[in-house]
Amino acid sequence: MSLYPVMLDLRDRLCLVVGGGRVGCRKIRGLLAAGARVRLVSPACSERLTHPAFEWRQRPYRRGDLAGARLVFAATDDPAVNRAVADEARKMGVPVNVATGGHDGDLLLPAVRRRGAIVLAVSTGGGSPALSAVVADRLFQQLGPEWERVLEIASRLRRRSLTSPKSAEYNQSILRQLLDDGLAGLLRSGRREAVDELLRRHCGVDGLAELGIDSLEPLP
Ligand SMILES: C[C@@]1(CC(=O)O)c2cc3[nH]c(cc4nc(cc5[nH]c(cc(n2)[C@H]1CCC(=O)O)[C@@](C)(CC(=O)O)[C@@H]5CCC(=O)O)C(CC(=O)O)=C4CCC(=O)O)c(CCC(=O)O)c3CC(=O)O
Ligand SMILES: NC(=O)C1=CN([C@@H]2O[C@H](COP(=O)(O)OP(=O)(O)OC[C@H]3O[C@@H](n4cnc5c(N)ncnc54)[C@H](O)[C@@H]3O)[C@@H](O)[C@H]2O)C=CC1
Repeated sequence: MSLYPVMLDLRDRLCLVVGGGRVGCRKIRGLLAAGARVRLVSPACSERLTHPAFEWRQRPYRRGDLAGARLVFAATDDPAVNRAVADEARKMGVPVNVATGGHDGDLLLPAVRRRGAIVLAVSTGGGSPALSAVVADRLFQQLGPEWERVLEIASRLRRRSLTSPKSAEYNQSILRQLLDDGLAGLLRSGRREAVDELLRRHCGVDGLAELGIDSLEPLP
């Protein structure tokens, strides 16, 4: 299956989760981490979730529950209920994820790992969710805490309009040079002077201070 990946901005958007078992609760945690408002409809909830943006209607799903929702998750253990939720979503034109798989839903969730604003998302298109998680864990190991600093430098270089907005490729090639010359490793070991030297060599910037980065705090 060839899926189309996107990154959704769900801040303050109402998302409905039907079914509050292990799977529904995982979906809820992911949604809250993305700043969404979450409504759970479920007789039971297997985690103690307390969050100002979370609300629980403690009862079974009934038609009409989707009113106002921008995104819906059918996560009960009853495929017929999940299908009914998907059915209502389709009629309302709201995208729906169906945890019991099959072709009832519009979207599948990837395995997600976050390093600051860097989001790693891995999907096997429903083939093996467990493999998605394993691949995500392996890739995440390559993405140590120093990559938050790499991103900070990259975004500051970009904001300085080092190159004209049209030369995205030029920006990329500068980043590749910095990384090929070991930027991430130097940041990991806190070697500020060597980083400054790289920035001078590749970017014509007089070090981190010129980018407004005054100190390199020790990494966790
Ligand atoms: C289609 C999809 C629909 C959807 O979006 O929910 C779906 C469906 C199903 N999952 C099942 C089983 C498991 N799912 C997981 C874990 C995850 N499942 C996720 C996504 C997806 N799961 C979508 C496809 C994504 C893809 O293929 O890439 C992850 C990536 C994201 C998330 O859910 O947040 C999350 C990783 C969490 C992480 O990041 O670590 C584990 C492992 C575990 O729980 O530890 C198991 C047990 C092991 C196994 O079966 O592999 C079953 C069988 C149920 C049964 O047999 O009863 C179905 C139903 C079916 O396939 O028919
Ligand atoms: N997509 C995924 O990542 C995974 C999907 N699954 C599938 O997802 C299903 C759910 O898995 P779990 O959360 O582990 O099951 P679970 O049994 O822990 O939770 C099911 C939840 O649905 C609620 N529920 C039942 N009937 C309902 C109704 N009519 N209206 C509203 N809520 C209702 C229950 O109260 C319970 O909270 C499984 O049956 C399995 O097929 C399983 C593992 C991973």
